Amino acid sequence: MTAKDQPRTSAQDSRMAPASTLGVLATLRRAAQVSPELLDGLAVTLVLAVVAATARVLVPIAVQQTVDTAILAPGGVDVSRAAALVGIAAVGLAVGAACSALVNVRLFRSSEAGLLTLRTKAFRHVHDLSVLTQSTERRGSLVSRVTSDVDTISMFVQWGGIMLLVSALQILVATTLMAVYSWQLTLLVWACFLPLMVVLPRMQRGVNRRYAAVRERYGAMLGAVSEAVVGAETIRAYGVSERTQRRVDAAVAATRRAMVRAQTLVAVVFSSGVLVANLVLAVVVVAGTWLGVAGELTVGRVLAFLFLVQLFTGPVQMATEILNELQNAISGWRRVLGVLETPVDVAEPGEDAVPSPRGPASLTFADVGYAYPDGPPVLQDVDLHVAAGTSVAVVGATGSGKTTMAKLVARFMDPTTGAVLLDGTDLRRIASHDLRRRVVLVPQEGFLFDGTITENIAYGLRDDVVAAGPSSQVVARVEQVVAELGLDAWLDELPAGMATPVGQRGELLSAGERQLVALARARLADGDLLLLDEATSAVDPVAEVRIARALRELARGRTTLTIAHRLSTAEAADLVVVVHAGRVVEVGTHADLLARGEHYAAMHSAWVSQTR
Ligand SMILES: Nc1ncnc2c1ncn2[C@@H]1O[C@H](COP(=O)(O)OP(=O)(O)OP(=O)(O)O)[C@@H](O)[C@H]1O
Repeated sequence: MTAKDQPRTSAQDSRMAPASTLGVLATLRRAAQVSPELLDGLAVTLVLAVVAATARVLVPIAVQQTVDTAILAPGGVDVSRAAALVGIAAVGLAVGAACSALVNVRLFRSSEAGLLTLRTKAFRHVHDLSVLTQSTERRGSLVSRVTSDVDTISMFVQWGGIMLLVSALQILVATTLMAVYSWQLTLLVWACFLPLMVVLPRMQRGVNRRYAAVRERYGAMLGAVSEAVVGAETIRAYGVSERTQRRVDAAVAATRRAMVRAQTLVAVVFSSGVLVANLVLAVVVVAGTWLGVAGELTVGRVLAFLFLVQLFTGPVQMATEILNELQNAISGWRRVLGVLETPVDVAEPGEDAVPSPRGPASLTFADVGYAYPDGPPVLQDVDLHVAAGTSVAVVGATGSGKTTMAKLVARFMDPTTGAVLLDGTDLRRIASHDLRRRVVLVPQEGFLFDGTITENIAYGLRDDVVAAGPSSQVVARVEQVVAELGLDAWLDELPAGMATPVGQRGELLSAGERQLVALARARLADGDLLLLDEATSAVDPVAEVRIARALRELARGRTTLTIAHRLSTAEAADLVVVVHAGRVVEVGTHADLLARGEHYAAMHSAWVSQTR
């Protein structure tokens, strides 16, 4: 996604208040900006909803008219008038029902379209966030924002939003008609409901707080469960199943507690509504009969009033539920909008972009310093120039900053000070699609997707290349790189060759085989600068030979920066860079550095004494 495509909610627009601080209306307004489809055809839907609500009022009017002017007509029962009135009411109800159905269909369409946009935008944005932001933010929480939070919104937009308006309208129409029939009874109804209307908003705020807690616990639970599933092997290997189970249990129990607290209050609110509604009905029956006997109210009006009370109490009760859903939706929206406005910290260059044509790549670290957010500096004053075509091995103790250097070159994040340059151009000025084409990173454990070996290698091709050609071309290119890296023999040994499924995360393959797939994928990506994080996992000698040959083939003619965990890699490199506590302390050939007798020489002799 380019900077231009960013949703307007991005926090790069500093004039905008963060979503978490927005009021209800402002949140709804911003939500409508992000998913304008929600408003599609809303005017027509509203008109239909008004027609449906008004049609419902026809019933009490018809009842009153039928009883007072047809059944109790002064000259005896007027059957034809009664039939006509019933007919009118029936037509009104049919029209109302048809309008209701249309309202539902229309709302469903527009809300699904709006939610699709919201989900897509949120998902894309999660992808645009730097690797750093993604690991800091709990991944489970990000997942729940794109899934369950959007679901809470859908409950409201598919039904609640319009029902809130229709309910308000129904209360208004019912009150007006009740007042026309009997102002005394109308006052009584309102007198019963007013206390509820005062108390409800307070209870509602309590419900909101409790639901906010539910959402939070739910996100934490997803995080705990997915961590336990992803880390299942480690958990089993270390025999810490019980400890992990306890953590998951605690997260599940916390979610249950929060849910029960929220639902208890909802039940209290709902029951109060039912109680008051029944109370009102009883009061109307008693007072209506009394007024009727006193001759102040006709039988038809008392009956109509009972219907109207139903029309009144229904929406009042429903409004509580809908307000509840509204609050859920608002907190869901705030969280999803919050994702959308998390700034993309590795920004696209936009108009300042400098083209980075393919060709031999040179790499420069110019006075680079880096600190992870809220952390101490992990790289300081790094100056390094790697000429095009050179193979560089970066060595150093664990935690010295080697991987951080590679991440800066892949532009997973930008340096805190100084600049990293590709062919003399600051990476910040190279568009990400250019950079991805030129710089290819092979991590220690490349991520394999659930699919065949061919499919996994084909991830090395850019989307536009895959989309442009037929799949037979993609397969042909995959087969070609496999042959170039000398992997045919390995694939012949596999049960289904290239079509062998790798399983989730590649778990059906051995560690060495996963590396081979990752190398073939990198070869297909065909970058100019290769960043290799050398795998530390031990593999069998045959695989070792295959990997070494594939690596040699892969690196041929390219600039390579290898985070070397084996000093044999450093021996074979053109240039060795020694990193110590975040600083580059030595640069030279293996022979030079050995002769110098300092850091590298010490590491080397320690390594030799251990391995030879
Ligand atoms: N995502 C992160 N957030 C905060 N600190 C980090 C993060 N990644 C690494 N660090 C810290 O930065 C320092 C350098 O880490 P780095 O991964 O670059 O070291 P390394 O030399 O590659 O180590 P190794 O050889 O063990 O892979 C370490 O102190 C590490 O704790």
